[in-house]
Amino acid sequence: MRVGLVGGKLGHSFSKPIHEKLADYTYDLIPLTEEEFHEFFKKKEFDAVNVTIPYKETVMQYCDVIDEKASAIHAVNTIVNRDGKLYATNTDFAGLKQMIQHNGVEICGKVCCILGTGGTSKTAEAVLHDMGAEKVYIVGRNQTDPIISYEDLEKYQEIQVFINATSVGMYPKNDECLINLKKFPNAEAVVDVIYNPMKTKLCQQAEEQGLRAVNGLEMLVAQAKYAVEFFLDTKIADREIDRIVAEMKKDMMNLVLIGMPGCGKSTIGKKTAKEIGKTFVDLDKEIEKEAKMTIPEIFERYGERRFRKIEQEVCARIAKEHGQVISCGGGIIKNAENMEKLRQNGIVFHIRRNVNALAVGGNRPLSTSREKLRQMEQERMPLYQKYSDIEINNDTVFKLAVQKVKEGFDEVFDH
Ligand SMILES: Nc1ncnc2c1ncn2[C@@H]1O[C@H](COP(=O)(O)OP(=O)(O)O)[C@@H](O)[C@H]1O
Ligand SMILES: O=C(O)C1=C[C@@H](OP(=O)(O)O)[C@@H](O)[C@H](O)C1
Ligand SMILES: [Mg+2]
Repeated sequence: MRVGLVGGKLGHSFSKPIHEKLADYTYDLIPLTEEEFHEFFKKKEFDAVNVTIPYKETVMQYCDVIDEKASAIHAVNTIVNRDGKLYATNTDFAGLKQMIQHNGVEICGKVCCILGTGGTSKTAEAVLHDMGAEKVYIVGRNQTDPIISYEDLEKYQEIQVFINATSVGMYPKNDECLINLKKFPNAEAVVDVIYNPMKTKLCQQAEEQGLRAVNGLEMLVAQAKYAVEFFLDTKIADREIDRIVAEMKKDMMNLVLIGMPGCGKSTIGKKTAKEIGKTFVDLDKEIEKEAKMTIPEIFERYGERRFRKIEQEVCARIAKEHGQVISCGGGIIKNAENMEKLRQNGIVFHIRRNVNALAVGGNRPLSTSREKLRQMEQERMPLYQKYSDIEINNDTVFKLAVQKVKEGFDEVFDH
């Protein structure tokens, strides 16, 4: 069976692992130029395909039968080839609706706002109306009635639910965000269709303010489940969506280790990565590679400020990637931005070891005496606590600490 995804740039698509967890076929990523795209649909040498940006509308001319769901939003994302005849539907609508409902975001009677005017925006508009929204505002860069502009948006204080249907905040520009939620006193929930990073800046903002925040991975998995049902003319239980979302998150999520210098982060990180099959990254080692000198040399020649700057750059680059165990340097928490970035794709573990057991001197320019370490612990402890999800004691043997890190990580996803 020849199945896959047709689109423009597909480099970072998660669809292959998702489909292969849902069904028995091999799912190919098929990036096509416009010319190749037309060739592909004239030849029809496939059994079933999904279609993504920028071809969801263009592909309609090749479809023989387009169902109501796809006609209503004028976009097709799922096609089956039966004896040379192409049958088309759209599963984005069902995927988004499923994600909103399953995460308890109230739409009925609410004033909603969609950021963006492209294909996903149209899908979101249809879903919100279907779910009984009181009012749906749409925001775009080019203001043409009824689209409102980003400049005017803050006048609409009554907005309760925001849906981001743009790609702003998506990998690799993880720190972009279109709105300041503080300006909307009635905001209750944010739904972001982006799934990479696992937590967008917009969702981080929402969480900080105690609002409900939902990122797009569940929509991606749900629309894939509905696509497989259409491809294979079968029914798959909804609980499969939860299972696959949890599996994907567990595969993609980073484990981030923070704590005092010498508390065991590098050793525990390396051992944990090996045991759970993730890539190990020691930020201090990355900094040394970047600077082409050792950490004591950086401090000696350029001082701590320069070190922190390189640390910040390296941290921003590594924090965007997935499936890693990242051991940080003890001072990573001195910069709030570092932690915000690491938290977009990571669960943060605070490794604790008695200050009297921490190494003094050696390759740690700031660990000059026991007294210095005690003072540093006093200053930093509130930050280690603020930025961590799970605390791990490392006062006995490494083996136990590694075990606790693994258990803590499992628990996040097994509930
Ligand atoms: N549980 C432990 N048992 C024995 N030695 C430990 C333990 N935890 C840390 N150490 C020692 O402390 C030092 C620092 O460990 P390291 O993994 O480099 O910490 P960090 O990366 O947090 O600075 C090493 O010499 C290591 O052997
Ligand atoms: O605590 C700190 O400020 C530092 C800790 C070190 O890493 P470890 O925590 O791995 O020793 C290293 O990044 C640098 O010497 C600064
Ligand atoms: Mg270390």
